[in-house]
Amino acid sequence: MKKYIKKYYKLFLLSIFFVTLEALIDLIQPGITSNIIDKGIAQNDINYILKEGSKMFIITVFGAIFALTRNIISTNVSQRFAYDLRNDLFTKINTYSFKTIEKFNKASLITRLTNDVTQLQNFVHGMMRVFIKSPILCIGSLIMAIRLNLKMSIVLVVMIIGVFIVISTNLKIGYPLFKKVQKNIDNLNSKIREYLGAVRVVKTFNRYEYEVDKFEHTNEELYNTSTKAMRVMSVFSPFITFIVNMSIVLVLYLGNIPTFDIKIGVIVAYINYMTRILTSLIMISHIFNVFVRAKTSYERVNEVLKEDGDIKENLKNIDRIDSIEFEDIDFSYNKDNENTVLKNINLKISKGQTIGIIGSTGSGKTSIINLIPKFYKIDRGTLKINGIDINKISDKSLRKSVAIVPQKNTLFTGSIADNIRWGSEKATYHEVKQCAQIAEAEEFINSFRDTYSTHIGQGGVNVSGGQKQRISISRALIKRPSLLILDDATSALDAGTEANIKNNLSKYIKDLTCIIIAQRISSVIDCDNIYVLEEGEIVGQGKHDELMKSCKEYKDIFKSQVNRSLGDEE
Ligand SMILES: Nc1ncnc2c1ncn2[C@@H]1O[C@H](COP(=O)(O)OP(=O)(O)OP(=O)(O)O)[C@@H](O)[C@H]1O
Repeated sequence: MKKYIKKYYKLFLLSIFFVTLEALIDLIQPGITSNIIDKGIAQNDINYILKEGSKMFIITVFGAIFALTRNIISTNVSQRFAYDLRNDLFTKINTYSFKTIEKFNKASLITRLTNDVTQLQNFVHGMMRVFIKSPILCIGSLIMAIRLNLKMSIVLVVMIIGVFIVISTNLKIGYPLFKKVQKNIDNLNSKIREYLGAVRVVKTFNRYEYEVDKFEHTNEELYNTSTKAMRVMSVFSPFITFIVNMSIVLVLYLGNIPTFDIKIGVIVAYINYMTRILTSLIMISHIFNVFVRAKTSYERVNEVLKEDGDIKENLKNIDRIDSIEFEDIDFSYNKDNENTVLKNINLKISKGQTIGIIGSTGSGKTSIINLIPKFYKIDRGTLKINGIDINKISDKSLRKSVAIVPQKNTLFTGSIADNIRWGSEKATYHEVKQCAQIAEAEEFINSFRDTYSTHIGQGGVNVSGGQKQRISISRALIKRPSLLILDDATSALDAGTEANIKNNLSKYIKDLTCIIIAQRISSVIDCDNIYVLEEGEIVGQGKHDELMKSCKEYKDIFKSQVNRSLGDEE
């Protein structure tokens, strides 16, 4: 936050300067009223009334000018502050590892970037308006009232103590409640995100009502906590009004007692000051409400800003990935969790090789390849790229050299050409076409009326699973990576198309190293080396023929797939 203070403190102070002038003008007015009553009206001095009246008018005009100037500055500063903060948070989130994003939860990050920033923006705006004006007005009115009549000040002291107790209780009760409200907003966002992401599944399973119920439940929780918080907070304002009104009654009563010797104009001014104290105290209690929310938001935003990013300085850049070496690697997603996903992994891949990784579902295949672009940190062991410890290589250069076609591929809204070019903005139309040819995508793209300009709906809704996979492969190829990772990326393709793609690949990129993760043995059968994974451990490695002799698990997978295909034929 220091950064923003440094950037905006001059404008902030200027706004405070104008708001102080505004408050001073408010403070002068009851004094003038008192003089008009006691000196002008009481003595029937019309000149005095006109003179003081004009003074009051000029002061009011100046007050309006100060208020307008302050308003322009405060709106400008708070908007710019929120703009900067949102940008900084987004940039920071971009540096996060997957693990950190998972730790925060995506929905919570969205709430922090939107709702929490708005709370802080409201607070900053308020600071430059009422937050400073109210205390000045409150203390100033107090001083002016004491100056008018010292004896009656005892009423003010009692009033201030009472109000202070109410405000501090308000703060104590409100803070945990607003924290809960923010958490419930996170949950609601999370539910919406999940629903929208799985809308097809929900509709296929006819689980619409179940999802609506789930949403209603979360929505109700938010409703309940917000209402409770608002209700609790709203109890305090009438209390403050009550205390101040009782004090005004007391002033009127004391004004009637001869020993206090108070003129009517002074009583009017005194009550005027007390009303100002009342308004400013109500504003102060409102400030505390905003402060309580802003404090929660500040902590949540700060957590995001303080979290260590992934990008480290002074790391080595590499031009390409030639060799990969896993040495005794252990890995788990959650450090507190005993569940080690990868155990003692030793694996070696040389330049230009095609490596297969096969194993049952959940055996850790994706987890292995997630370590290569440094998506997650390794718990134990060393991962070397070109003989250099991966921790000493810059993320950017590493990720530039590798292209991954993930199991769950994502297409963006836009044309097919845009989607392929997403892998390399500067790619020419010819390159886009060439990559589509290699990925065996050109035929189906040409069958569309608009060919490469065909519009893809959000998430690739209007293309089939196999077409989506081939567009994703084209997108990866256009990067011209030195390492290509296909994570179950051809599962929706027939064996012939898959074989053609593999043939085309080696012609397109010289010395391309390729890792193929697959469930089907036919996808990895020709690989230079195949690793067999079982419950996070490598239980066999070698070429297909070697594994058929040496690895029971591989043989079992082979047999089950052969039996299945024979069964299919029958
Ligand atoms: N982001 C994550 N957070 C926590 N655990 C995870 C995460 N991703 C995977 N896991 C766990 O790690 C283990 C290995 O998962 P992984 O995705 O690597 O398996 P896989 O062999 O690729 O499976 P599949 O063939 O089904 O894709 C599983 O037990 C899974 O539950």
